[in-house]
Amino acid sequence: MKLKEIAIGYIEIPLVTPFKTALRTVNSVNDLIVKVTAEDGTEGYGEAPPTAVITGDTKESIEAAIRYYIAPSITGMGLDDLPSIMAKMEKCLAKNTTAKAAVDIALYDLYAKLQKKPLFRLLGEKDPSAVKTELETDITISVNDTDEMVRDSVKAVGEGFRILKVKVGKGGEKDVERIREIRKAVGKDVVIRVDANQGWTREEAVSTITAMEDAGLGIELVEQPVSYHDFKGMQYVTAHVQTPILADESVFSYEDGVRVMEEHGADLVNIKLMKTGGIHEAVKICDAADRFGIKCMIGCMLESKVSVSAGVHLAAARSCVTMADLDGPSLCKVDPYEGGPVYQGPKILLSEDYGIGITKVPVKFERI
Ligand SMILES: C[C@H](N)C(=O)N[C@H](CCC(=O)O)C(=O)O
Ligand SMILES: [Mg+2]
Repeated sequence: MKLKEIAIGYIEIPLVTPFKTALRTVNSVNDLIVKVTAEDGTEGYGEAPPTAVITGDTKESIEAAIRYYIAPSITGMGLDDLPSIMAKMEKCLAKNTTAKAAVDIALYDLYAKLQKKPLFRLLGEKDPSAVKTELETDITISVNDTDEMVRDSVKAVGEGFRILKVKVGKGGEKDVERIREIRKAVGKDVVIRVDANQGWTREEAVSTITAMEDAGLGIELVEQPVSYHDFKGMQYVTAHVQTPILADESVFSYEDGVRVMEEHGADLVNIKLMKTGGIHEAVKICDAADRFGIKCMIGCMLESKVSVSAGVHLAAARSCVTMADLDGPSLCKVDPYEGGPVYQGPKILLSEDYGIGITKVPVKFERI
């Protein structure tokens, strides 16, 4: 069975509240959607969020990468040999991980549908006993004034969330105050993970995290304390604090992941499909994590349910994935799609529907 055609379209979904990190503020999801179609008419879907400040990928660059490089390279290839398609896509242009991820996800969705299997069963075939059918996601608390962050945290806990991913990286001392007040308001049983999105220097990171430790704030982990290219800084922070450090922006590829694991650039790794260029490379990082005995998070950018569903399937399939930051759909005001994993507050329930499970995507597609 051959890949007959690739089509693209756009979706815009407003957010419940503005999403604010040390790197950016966004009010809506504005993503490109990819549809791939097999010769027999079976379709697969993928999604590409333009997260220029992290991946370097813009709406324009994603569309150009798919239209002028990826689609002409892979259309017409045999769908029974996914690794060959992925190798061709990898070779047709460097970087552009978001465009590659959207096409990779759509192809895995299509492939699993043709195999008549849910994607998580397919990805979990090496160790079916480790496969999960339910996950728990955290929810992001945007970085704002302390009072607003406390209100957002209390609201999230009231909605049933038990794990908060609190955005910081906007002034070390202020960040300690933010976490202190949130901890006071939500009590000791709520898990608090902190994401600095590269907002600290290495010295600031160590003094800020140490102050949180000394104040007994019970932080589960700190994500990406320093700049993505400051590998020595990541090693320094990891070596000088007790709290586990999670590498996010420092790990895009398999090679990045192995370097962090081998050279102790962090204790944990956040795998995101938009950084790896899709599932095929993410699986390799999971294999490395199994070898090194490192635990991973599957995270997402600010994305909606198409691509986040692919992250859910991967998280469900692999035992090294013990943490899910897959809250994109929870941050959106509406769910415009039909099908896919079911979100019930923090719970994500997988079904036996084929592929990633998305059945309806309300987008006007243009065949390219
Ligand atoms: C949405 C998710 N919870 C998240 O916080 N992801 C960010 C990057 C998101 C973005 O800027 O689109 C992260 O983990 O750094
Ligand atoms: Mg992060």
